[in-house]
Amino acid sequence: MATRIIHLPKYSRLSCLVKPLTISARTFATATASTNPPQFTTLSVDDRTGIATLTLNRPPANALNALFMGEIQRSITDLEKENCRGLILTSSSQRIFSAGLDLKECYKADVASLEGLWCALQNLWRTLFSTPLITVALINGHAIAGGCMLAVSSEYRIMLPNFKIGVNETMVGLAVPSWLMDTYINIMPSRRIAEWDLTSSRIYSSESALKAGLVDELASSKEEALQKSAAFIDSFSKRTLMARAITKQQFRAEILRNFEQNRQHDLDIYLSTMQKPSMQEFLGEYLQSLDAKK
Ligand SMILES: CC/C=C\C/C=C\CCCC/C=C/C(=O)SCCNC(=O)CCNC(=O)[C@H](O)C(C)(C)COP(=O)(O)OP(=O)(O)OC[C@H]1O[C@@H](n2cnc3c(N)ncnc32)[C@H](O)[C@@H]1OP(=O)(O)O
Repeated sequence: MATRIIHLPKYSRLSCLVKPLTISARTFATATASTNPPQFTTLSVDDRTGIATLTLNRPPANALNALFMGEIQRSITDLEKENCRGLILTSSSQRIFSAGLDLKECYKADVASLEGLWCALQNLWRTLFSTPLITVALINGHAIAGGCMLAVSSEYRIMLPNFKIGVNETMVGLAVPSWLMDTYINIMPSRRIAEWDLTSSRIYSSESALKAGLVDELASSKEEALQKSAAFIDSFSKRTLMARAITKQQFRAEILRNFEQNRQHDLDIYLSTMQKPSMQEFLGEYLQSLDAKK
């Protein structure tokens, strides 16, 4: 798929003006550092409004592998440099926004591949969570685990009806990483409900997610959701963009600092968990259960 970036001289470059957060000295490995053209995403920018739409397109489930996550991350950093104002993240599928990490790539994988996958997930989360762009997740399908992570890292969530959303890690005997926990708490109206959800692997329907405050609005069609997404981005005037971006950054700075301090530990936990024979056995059974639905 071709990427189309249109230059938007009307808007000031937020990335130049917002002071970058300190990044730890160590460069974390990623298998995604590539200049290849995008394979799994399409990016369009409306030069009239300054709004970009990044569409996830890795059938069948938009499962997140290292290459795909690298593409999403690079698109966001490119948009920051291209004088863009807001970003809508959505899916080309009519059923699945994202099913989270590509579990097929976690199964019987070597350590280097597991490390590449996890570092790509960390890098993508960090970029999306900290971007000065105004971010909206247009959730037009199921958003599970890493898929929900993309939604809660954005600033605003608009969901279509009759889908599922949530973080299901503890169900499979895994702890939710602290950065994902903090991101979830950051958007939920109550810390108590957030704790309850994440400890019990609660998966919401679109309708119950709206009631709980996990999503902000429902829309009956993708077209309506696009209109609502643009309205959210437009609700911030051009004049206030810089102050807005700095305020957003201040709100998120502590979570980002904690992440940087724990980044290696977080990776170590993932690697040791995924290499346990019991975890691999479970993953094999879990993947079979997905196939058995057919
Ligand atoms: C198990 C957890 C392992 C490690 C986590 C480690 C640490 C926690 C850190 C937290 C960070 C994030 C972690 C993750 O994201 S783990 C991923 C967890 N995701 C899931 O459990 C979702 C599983 N999928 C589903 O529940 C359903 O597929 C879904 C999304 C509700 C859609 O349902 P449906 O419309 O009926 O579609 P199918 O189930 O038929 O799926 C279509 C197609 O997609 C394949 N698929 C689905 N999910 C994944 C996946 N996560 N990875 C790879 N492939 C996936 C499925 O097998 C089908 O493929 P096919 O070729 O058979 O068509």
